[in-house]
Amino acid sequence: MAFTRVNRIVLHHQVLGRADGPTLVFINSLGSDFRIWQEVVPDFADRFRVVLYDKRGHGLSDAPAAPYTIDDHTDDLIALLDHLKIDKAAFVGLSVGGMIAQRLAVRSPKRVQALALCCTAAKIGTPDLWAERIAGVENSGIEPLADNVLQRWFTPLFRETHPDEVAGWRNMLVRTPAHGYAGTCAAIRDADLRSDAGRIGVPTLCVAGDQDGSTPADVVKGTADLIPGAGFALIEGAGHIPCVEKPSVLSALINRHLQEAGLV
Ligand SMILES: O=C(O)CC1=CCC(=O)O1
Repeated sequence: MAFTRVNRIVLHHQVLGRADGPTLVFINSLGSDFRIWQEVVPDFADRFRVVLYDKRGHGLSDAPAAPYTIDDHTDDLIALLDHLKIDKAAFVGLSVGGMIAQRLAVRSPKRVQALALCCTAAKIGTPDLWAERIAGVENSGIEPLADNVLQRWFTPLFRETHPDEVAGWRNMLVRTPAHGYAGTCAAIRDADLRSDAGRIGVPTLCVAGDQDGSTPADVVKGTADLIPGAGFALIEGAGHIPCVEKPSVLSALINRHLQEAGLV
């Protein structure tokens, strides 16, 4: 793993896998760090150079003062790619990570070879919902929200059968800096990428979890319908974080998409 200062903040990242392969970049969701991809990465590292990073406000990256915008997050990703001398890559974005990927595809189309947009949309939630979440976090931190968030992240079956894993992922969530979390909530609150969607010109697959309480399948499908030629896949028995709950199913979908896009 490595730390690099870009845009006046330190970003935590890791590059692994096949150094001479095509590049695959994973972008995280709200309240998570790049450990959530650990079950998925081995399915790609034999053929791809894999890049993982913690976006600002999360994980071991710096958490500058809130609020942030999706363009702040996109600027950070572009600066990290510049630093790593990556001129083009495929991107897998989860939730707000998928919003960052959508924005990148419009701002820097030459850099994007393919997109896998997981449990995400061009617009997530409502301004009121995010304002309430931000106020809660500013007043009382993440802890009081955590159990509700976990109900959206994971299905009842997973929570019942994997209590220790769920407790560990809960630790990751509540240890996110409160202002980093709130800063990214503001980015989601202010982002409406629906007018960008029609300008995405790369092979795109949108993936939904059938029990996702944050970006329900119909919302993900609605975004797929806005992106020219985008495919849509539904994972059964998955909540909002399929890379943890259904990693091999998610990997298979992404692998097939990248093959169809001609990357491997
Ligand atoms: O916290 C949630 O509800 C899940 C979520 C929404 C956007 C994101 O990145 O995660």
